Amino acid sequence: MIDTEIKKLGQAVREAVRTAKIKQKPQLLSITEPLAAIDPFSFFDNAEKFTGGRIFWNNSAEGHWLAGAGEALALTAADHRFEETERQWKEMLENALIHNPHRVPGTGPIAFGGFSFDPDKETTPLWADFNSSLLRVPAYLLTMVNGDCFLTCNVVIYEYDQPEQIELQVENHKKQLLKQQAILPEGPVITDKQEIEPDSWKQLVRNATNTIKQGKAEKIVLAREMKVFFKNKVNVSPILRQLADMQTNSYIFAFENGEDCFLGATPERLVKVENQQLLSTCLAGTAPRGRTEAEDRKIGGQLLSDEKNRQEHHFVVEMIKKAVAACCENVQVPEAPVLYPLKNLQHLYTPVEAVLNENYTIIDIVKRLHPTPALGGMPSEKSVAFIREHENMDRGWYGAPIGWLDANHNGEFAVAIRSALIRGGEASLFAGCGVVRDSDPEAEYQETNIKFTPMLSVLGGRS
Ligand SMILES: C=C(O[C@@H]1C=C(C(=O)O)C=C[C@H]1O)C(=O)O
Ligand SMILES: [Mg+2]
Repeated sequence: MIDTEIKKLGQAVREAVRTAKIKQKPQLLSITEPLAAIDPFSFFDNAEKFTGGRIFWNNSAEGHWLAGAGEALALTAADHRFEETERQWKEMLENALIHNPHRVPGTGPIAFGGFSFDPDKETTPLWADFNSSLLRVPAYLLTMVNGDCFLTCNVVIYEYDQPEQIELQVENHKKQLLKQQAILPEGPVITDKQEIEPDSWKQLVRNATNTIKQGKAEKIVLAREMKVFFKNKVNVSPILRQLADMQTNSYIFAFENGEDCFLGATPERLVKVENQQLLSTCLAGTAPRGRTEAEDRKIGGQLLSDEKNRQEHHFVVEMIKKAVAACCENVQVPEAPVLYPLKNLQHLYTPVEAVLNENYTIIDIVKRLHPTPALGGMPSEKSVAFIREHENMDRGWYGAPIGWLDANHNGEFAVAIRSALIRGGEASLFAGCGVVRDSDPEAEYQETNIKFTPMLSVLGGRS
C-alpha cells in the first residue's frame, strides 16, 4: 500500500496498470480529492443506476456523512465471518494503490456493510441476498465531515485495462454523481400494514419470563416484524432525508443490495474507533416521551429509577465493560446511566470509553461485542439459543452490527435497530425489547409499538 500526494487521475491509472502487469494481480486504485459542498442525499439519489448498490451513513452528532455508489470490491464470508472479513480486508489493502493525503476518517478505501444477527439461524427468502457478512468497498464514496467534502474513487485495475478508457469512465461517473438535484423523488404511499401474529408474540414473552424464572437465563431480547405494503416501488432517498431530519441523536444508515435496501435510524452505537480511542454505548431501558415538558421530565425520572429497566440496562453495561477491558487500557464507565432522548422515546444510556491496544482492530471488538445483551440477552449463548429456537422470524441483519472501517484503523459500527428491509413495493419493519423476570407481555408489546414509529412515520404511516 502506498500513500502519496494526489496524482492526476490519468497518471495514477497508468501506474496502476503497470503495477498490475508487474505483479500479475489486479490492483485496487483509490484516489481521494476534496470537493465543493454537495448534498449527500442528492449524491445518493444520483447513484441509483450504479451496479452493486448504494450505501449511506450519517452520524448526526458528529456531522459525519458517507454516501457510496456501486461496488469496487466486496468482502464476504460464511464461516469465521469476523476473522475472514479482517483477513480479506488486509489482503485487499496489500494490493491497493492509495492516493489519499487527507487523514480524514472515512476517506480513501472503506469497507461498508454488515453482519447477520445469528449466522446459525436458518435463513428465509426475505434475507436471501444479505449474507452472514457482507462489506462493500464502494466504487465512489462521498465523505462529509463538518461540512468538508471529499470524493474517493475506487477502481479495480487489471493488467489488460486501457488507461484512457478507465479515465473516461471515471470522469463520466463523477459528472453523473455530482449533479446537484433540486428535488428528490416522492416519498412512499402506504396501502396496507400487517402486524405478524401479535398474540403469539405476547405468548413468547410469557415463555421467556418463565424461562428466566426457572433460572435458565436472566434476560432475553425478543423481536417482532411488521409488514408494510406500498402503492409503488419505494424510492429510498426521500426516506433517508426524512429520517435525518426527524431522528436526531441517531445514525442514519442504508445498505442497498440489488433490488433490496436495508435502512434505519438507530440510536445505538456498538463501537467507534478513531486514533485508537474507543467508544462504545450501553443503551437499554425504554420509556415514551411526555406530551409536555413536565410530563417528559416525570417519565424520564421514573425511567431512571425503575428497577425493571435498570436491570435491563445493567446486563448490557456489565457485558460491554468486560469485553472492552479485555482489549483496552484505561476503561471509563460512569456509575449510573443518564437519559438518552429520541423523538418518540427515551432510553437509559451509559457511554464506555477506552484506549484500544495496538494489536486489536475494530473488527475484533465487533466480534467480542456482538450480540450485546441489548439485542441478545444474558447470558449470551443461552439467550441467543432461546431466540434461535423460539422467535418466529428471521432477523437477518436487524439487531446486528452495521458500519464501516477505513485503511487508517478508524471505523464505526452501530446496532441495526429501528430499521426496515425494503423490497420493491413492500417492507418489513423490526422492533424488539429486553425481556427480564418482571416483564409484562402487554407492556413489552407497547414498547415495541413505539419502536416501530421512527421507520413507520417516514414510510408514510402514522407519526
Ligand atoms: C431491540 C431494540 O432495542 C433495544 C431494546 C431496548 C429495551 O428493551 O429497552 C432499548 C434499546 C435497545 O437496546 C429495538 O429497538 O428493536
Ligand atoms: Mg425494554
